[in-house]
Amino acid sequence: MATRIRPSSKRCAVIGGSGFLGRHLVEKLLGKGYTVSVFDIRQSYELPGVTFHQGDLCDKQALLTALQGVSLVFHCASPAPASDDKALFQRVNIQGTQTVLQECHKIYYNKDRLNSIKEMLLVLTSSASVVFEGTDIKDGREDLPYAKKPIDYYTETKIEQEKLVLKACDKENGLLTVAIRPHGIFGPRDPQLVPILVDTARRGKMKFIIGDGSNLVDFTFVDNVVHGHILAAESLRPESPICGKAYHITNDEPVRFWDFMSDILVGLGYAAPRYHLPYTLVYGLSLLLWLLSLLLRPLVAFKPTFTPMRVALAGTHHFYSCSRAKQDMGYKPVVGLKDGIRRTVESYPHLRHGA
Ligand SMILES: NC(=O)c1ccc[n+]([C@@H]2O[C@H](COP(=O)([O-])OP(=O)(O)OC[C@H]3O[C@@H](n4cnc5c(N)ncnc54)[C@H](O)[C@@H]3O)[C@@H](O)[C@H]2O)c1
Ligand SMILES: CC(C)CCC[C@@H](C)[C@H]1CC[C@H]2C3=C(CC[C@]12C)[C@@]1(C)CC[C@H](O)[C@@](C)(C(=O)O)[C@@H]1CC3
Repeated sequence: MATRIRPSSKRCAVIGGSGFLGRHLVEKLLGKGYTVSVFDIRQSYELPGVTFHQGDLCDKQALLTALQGVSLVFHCASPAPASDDKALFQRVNIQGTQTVLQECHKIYYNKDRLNSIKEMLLVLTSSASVVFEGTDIKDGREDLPYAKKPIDYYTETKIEQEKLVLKACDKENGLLTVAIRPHGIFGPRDPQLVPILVDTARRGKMKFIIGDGSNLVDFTFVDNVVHGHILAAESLRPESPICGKAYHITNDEPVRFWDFMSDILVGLGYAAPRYHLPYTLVYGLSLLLWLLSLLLRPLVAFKPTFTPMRVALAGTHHFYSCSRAKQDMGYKPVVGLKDGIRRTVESYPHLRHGA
């Protein structure tokens, strides 16, 4: 049987702590004097002050062991959005999140209440994409309705996940929850945005701008997302207005999608895209390719670069207001966009042109 550990307000768990955001969060928490229990299906690093628990979110016993002695849980595990595996998204994002909620309750209601926990706090990493349907969003607030036609399985299950977590917030029964909705996270060690962009450029496919290039988008430096999560955790009290609510966390500096891409590409020594293609044409083609990849899946496996989701993200406005986070938890970005881009570019010497 697992040994019981007395809870401390400076002890917390990060589910998905081996990932891009998770690891940045863990490092910041350590710097703030927390000890951290990481729960993840893989272990990607070692750090003093961190205990690793390798396991699947849906494994109740493994999760319960990792959460022992903890009264603050960050849940930022998810399959990669690029995977098109509906069953995997449902299992991890929905079933896995139900397991997290059940285990949080279990710890709170521990029979002998040895833990004497006042409240269990759960901070979920959701996504601003829960309201995105592929059409323009300008200065979107948290009261926008969830997407009725989510653009992919990732978004569909992130919506269900967020609903589950916010609904579970129950002050009487000691479970306090909040959801952070970041958008377009970038920074050192990001496995998606910069690597996919560079790969596309190396294959000669980053010559074109989809649409007229004027669409404004939020890209959020990872330190700001971490800051938003920690502020939320430290503001989460029964009397706080943030209980059971969702919060956009962005850089608060919407930028032209294609200017941001060009800054990263040029910073790494690649040419910026120059030629324009009509948005509807590229979106239509991406839909056709996606359908084709589904039909041919039993025979050949191919993954189109320009998926309908990526094309929609590249050709529409999608930026969000974070005034609710400013008002309720005093949020303010800690790293500006220009500085974030510079730090990101410097962190990828191996992806430079010619490297
Ligand atoms: N990257 C972005 O731009 C972005 C934007 C908005 C929201 N988010 C959200 O932020 C969170 C973190 O994303 P990230 O970019 O760091 O992704 P990531 O892939 O780097 O990290 C996710 C982690 O979850 C772990 N994981 C996956 N399935 C698991 C399972 N069954 N059990 C235990 N662990 C599991 C993975 O091993 C990985 O370490 C996710 O919830 C994602 O939806 C990301
Ligand atoms: C057209 C080109 C091939 C574009 C290449 C860059 C592309 C890989 C990124 C640009 C916007 C990024 C993004 C996500 C993944 C990587 C991009 C498509 C995102 C889908 C990852 C999951 C998040 O939750 C997200 C939906 C969000 O809300 O932040 C991301 C949106 C932006």
